[in-house]
Amino acid sequence: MLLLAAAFVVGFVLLLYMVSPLISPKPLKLPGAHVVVTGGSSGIGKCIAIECYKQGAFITLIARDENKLLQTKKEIEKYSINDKQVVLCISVDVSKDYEQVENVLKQAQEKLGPVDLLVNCAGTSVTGKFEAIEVNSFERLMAVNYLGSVYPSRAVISTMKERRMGRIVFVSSQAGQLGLFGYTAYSPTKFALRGLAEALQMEVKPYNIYVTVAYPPDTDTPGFAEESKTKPLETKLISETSSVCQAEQVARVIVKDAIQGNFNSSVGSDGYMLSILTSGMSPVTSITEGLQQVVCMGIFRIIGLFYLGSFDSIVRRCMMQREKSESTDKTE
Ligand SMILES: NC(=O)C1=CN([C@@H]2O[C@H](COP(=O)(O)OP(=O)(O)OC[C@H]3O[C@@H](n4cnc5c(N)ncnc54)[C@H](OP(=O)(O)O)[C@@H]3O)[C@@H](O)[C@H]2O)C=CC1
Ligand SMILES: CCCCCCCCCCCCCCCC(=O)[C@@H](N)CO
Repeated sequence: MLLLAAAFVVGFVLLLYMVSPLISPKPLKLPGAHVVVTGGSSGIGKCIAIECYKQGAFITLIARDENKLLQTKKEIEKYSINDKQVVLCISVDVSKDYEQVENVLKQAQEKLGPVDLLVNCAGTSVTGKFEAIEVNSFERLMAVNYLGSVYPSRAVISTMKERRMGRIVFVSSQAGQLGLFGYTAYSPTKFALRGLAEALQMEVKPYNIYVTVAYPPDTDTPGFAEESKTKPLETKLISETSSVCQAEQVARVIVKDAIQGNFNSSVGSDGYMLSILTSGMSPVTSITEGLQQVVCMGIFRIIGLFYLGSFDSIVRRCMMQREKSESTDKTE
């Protein structure tokens, strides 16, 4: 009887694997492909551009600061694998004016051909207590992190649909999977990308276009160094739960997942747990992934509750410490 049940389970899993090519896309071929990276002049975006260039892609870098763009172009060109490869730089603010973004992408496509892979990596962060964050920071972060990903994607999607191919990556964050102390302005912009990605993926899958959402942990970049200058102690202590990653490592994982057309892209063991735990109604790209979610979700929720308990106690400890030092200040 037991043997029969085991045989049944094994047969079922085998059957699932047989149909799995139906849901797994064909890998994207990077040699000769046109890859556009917004935020490509620094940090994670720069490393993504280098990773794609090393694999033979043509690159368009998008960011505002022209000097930084040119410097990065030179740095990337060191990794060329053939003499046809090109790195194109475009200086534009991805969050200001849709027409402008559409125009520059049209120019890039005239020069390097239709976009095969768009990586939306331009982004920025502001941390602090809710009441201490300037109201216009909430607006600015939503504009850069969210609309700054909508505009380039909206500008390339029609051509991708016509060609019946393409890949779009949204760089969210672990802070786009759970809300944490200090991230009231930042987290919602990263959660928003997930909603956009899910809706868009359902629309464009019949056109053989695949969407990836990446959820990196804290990563050693110029942007991270800037953020750390004003980060509340609570945010620092909570974030230390997971260690700081190198941008090269994060970029390698994102490029691999984009090539494979995986909807979800995470780094490290807590990244893995968070992605399973928050998989909700997001699409799966392989049977294995679906099975892992079904089997692990409950146990990861239990582990997650312990994490949440420790985060709450960090916040309470910091508050008590602050009140104590304020009252000693007064008595002095
Ligand atoms: N580092 C980290 O710990 C993590 C980062 N992330 C996300 O990854 C992405 C990259 O982060 P990171 O590498 O640290 O960032 P950096 O600050 O190092 O680089 C940001 C890049 O985006 C560009 N950029 C910023 N604003 C705009 C804009 N309005 N229009 C066009 N380009 C813009 C910058 O160039 P310029 O200023 O010249 O325009 C630069 O090239 C961000 O979306 C971030 O939220 C997610 C998780 C962790
Ligand atoms: C089973 C559940 C496991 C839970 C583990 C939770 C770990 C939480 C750590 C969160 C770190 C926040 C990263 C934000 C990075 C970011 O986007 C900014 N640095 C951008 O500059």
